[in-house]
Amino acid sequence: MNDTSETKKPSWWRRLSDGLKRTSSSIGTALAEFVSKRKLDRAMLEEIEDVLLRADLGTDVSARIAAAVGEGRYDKMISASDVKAIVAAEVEKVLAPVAQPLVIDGDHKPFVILMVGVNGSGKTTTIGKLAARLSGEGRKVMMAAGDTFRAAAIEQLKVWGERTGTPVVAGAQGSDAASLAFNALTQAKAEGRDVLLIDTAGRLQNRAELMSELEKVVRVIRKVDASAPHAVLLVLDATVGQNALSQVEAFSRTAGVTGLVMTKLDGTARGGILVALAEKHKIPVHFIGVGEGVEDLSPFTAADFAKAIAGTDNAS
Ligand SMILES: Nc1nc2c(ncn2[C@@H]2O[C@H](COP(=O)(O)OP(=O)(O)OP(=O)(O)O)[C@@H](O)[C@H]2O)c(=O)[nH]1
Repeated sequence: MNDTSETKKPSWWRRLSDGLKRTSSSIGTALAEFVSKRKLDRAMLEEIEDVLLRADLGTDVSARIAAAVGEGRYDKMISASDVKAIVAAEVEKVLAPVAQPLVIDGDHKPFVILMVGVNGSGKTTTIGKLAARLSGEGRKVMMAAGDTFRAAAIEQLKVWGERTGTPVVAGAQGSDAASLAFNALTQAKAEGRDVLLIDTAGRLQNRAELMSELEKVVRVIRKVDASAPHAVLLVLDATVGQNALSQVEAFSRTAGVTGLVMTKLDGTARGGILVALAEKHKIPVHFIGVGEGVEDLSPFTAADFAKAIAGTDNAS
């Protein structure tokens, strides 16, 4: 009869809230040190703002939340859970416009997804997780090991291919990424694949070279399908903090990013970076990674993320 017991809660909520625990508990612990110990005043609002800044929510959002907490509450006692509820509500407002599912329309066969991002962002792992998700939805998926620079990336993708039963088009290390993408798209088309996921190199050492390689990949796949790529997903590692903002700028300029995936939110106490990013760039966020397992890539939803980061319980 106990439908609301912990065990009955959806496991995705558990994964999300566990994944964001480092951020939510650092906010919660910091708030508990001063909130509810005295009446609310300007100094307390500044302290609240600082706590949020330390979680990387960004100056604008942090100031807005502090102002919302202050509204009508001066000289009154306030609890940490009151503050958390306001954090969740304000964060949800920022995230709601960017929380958009990745729509794979049937008009393109295959629907070509170019995956971009710097080395180590979790790009290859995310492609594997996406392949698992999309084929689990009944789509015929193919992957292209377009990070031809690193043998390990090619091998890693092949492992994901075996794990998910998805064919991987790969060349030798050092082979031309654009021609590999061309071949993969030609093959995916011939085989009637629904989705082609293309991995790309992410060397940051030479940004100009990296960006021109990306442009070349796009140019070449357009020879097979003039409308491709149909999505360009930028994979961002949450643990790099503010650096994520400049990565969005760089990749948006050259690769025409259409959506974001943020990984490793479980590895940082500063998961608020996603909120700062939503506020600043307003690019759709499709998925978030909260762990290394295949099921740890979840579609991004504003209300759940907001509650998980604020450390309030999930009412649903
Ligand atoms: N904790 C955690 N680890 C993750 C997540 N996503 C990816 N990783 C790990 O991050 C590491 C780097 O991931 P890769 O997929 O190799 O990164 P990449 O961007 O493809 O890097 P290169 O292959 O070097 O280009 C791996 O050990 C992954 O298991 C996540 O959401 N949470």
